[in-house]
Amino acid sequence: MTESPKTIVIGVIGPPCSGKSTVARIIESNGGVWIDADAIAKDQLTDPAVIDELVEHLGSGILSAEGAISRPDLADLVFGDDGESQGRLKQLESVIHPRTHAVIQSQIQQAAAERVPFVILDVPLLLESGWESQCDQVWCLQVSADRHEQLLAARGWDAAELARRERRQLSWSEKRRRSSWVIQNNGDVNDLREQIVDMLSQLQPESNSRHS
Ligand SMILES: CC(C)(COP(=O)(O)OP(=O)(O)OC[C@H]1O[C@@H](n2cnc3c(N)ncnc32)[C@H](O)[C@@H]1O)[C@@H](O)C(=O)NCCC(=O)NCCS
Ligand SMILES: Nc1ncnc2c1ncn2[C@@H]1O[C@H](COP(=O)(O)OP(=O)(O)OP(=O)(O)O)[C@@H](O)[C@H]1O
Repeated sequence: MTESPKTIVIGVIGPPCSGKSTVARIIESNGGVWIDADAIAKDQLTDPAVIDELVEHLGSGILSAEGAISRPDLADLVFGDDGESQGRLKQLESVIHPRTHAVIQSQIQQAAAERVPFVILDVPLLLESGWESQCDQVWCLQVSADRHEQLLAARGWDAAELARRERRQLSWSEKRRRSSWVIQNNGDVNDLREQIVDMLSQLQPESNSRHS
């Protein structure tokens, strides 16, 4: 019996709301395991120990009436353009990132042990947090300005909301420069799927035909 080929780890990057999760879902439906850092980080914010630690650093203003973390209030506190906001973001990251890192690492190990064909690392701060070294491929989403505006509007974000988060990330051009492939996402989801499935079949032909 021939052994399954080694798991290929694909990092997916790009600015907020450019299609990273959509790409991840497409790879998932082709036999990949999707590691969703935003969801893992979100989960951490419901842990009572994390809530206590954040309240200690950032004050009880981050809590809703029910005692849960208020994400919009926390976002306002950490994504401001002043030095204090930046310091608060560092504090938030110092609590969340080590925990998130451990979960991501264990999910990668589990997927590799199971020899799944692909792992998709959907980590918005992939380059900033040093995950690049664990990726066989890094793919960066590209969308036109008009298209991006439409996708953001559907999410209820304006240009200012995008800008305040992007300010705390590497620039889009740097993300593209450090990627092995730039995915054009200006068509519909079927166009996107065709590009991704074609790329997967080039990476691991036998695995892709097994799952399509
Ligand atoms: C501040 C929080 C509560 C705002 O929650 P909200 O629901 O508005 O956003 P969500 O978590 O869905 O993130 C949406 C996008 O914002 C951007 N973003 C989130 N955190 C950061 C950050 N630390 N630095 C830069 N951009 C960020 C990313 O592009 C992300 O995809 C939340 O983003 C958070 O807890 N951030 C810290 C954890 C973190 O760094 N997550 C990034 C992945 S590990
Ligand atoms: N080619 C496409 N056609 C139609 N809608 C799309 C396409 N690509 C993405 N979208 C939609 O745009 C929105 C943002 O996409 P997605 O959630 O995949 O982006 P993201 O980069 O993962 O965002 P974030 O990391 O900020 O959460 C979603 O509602 C998604 O359905």
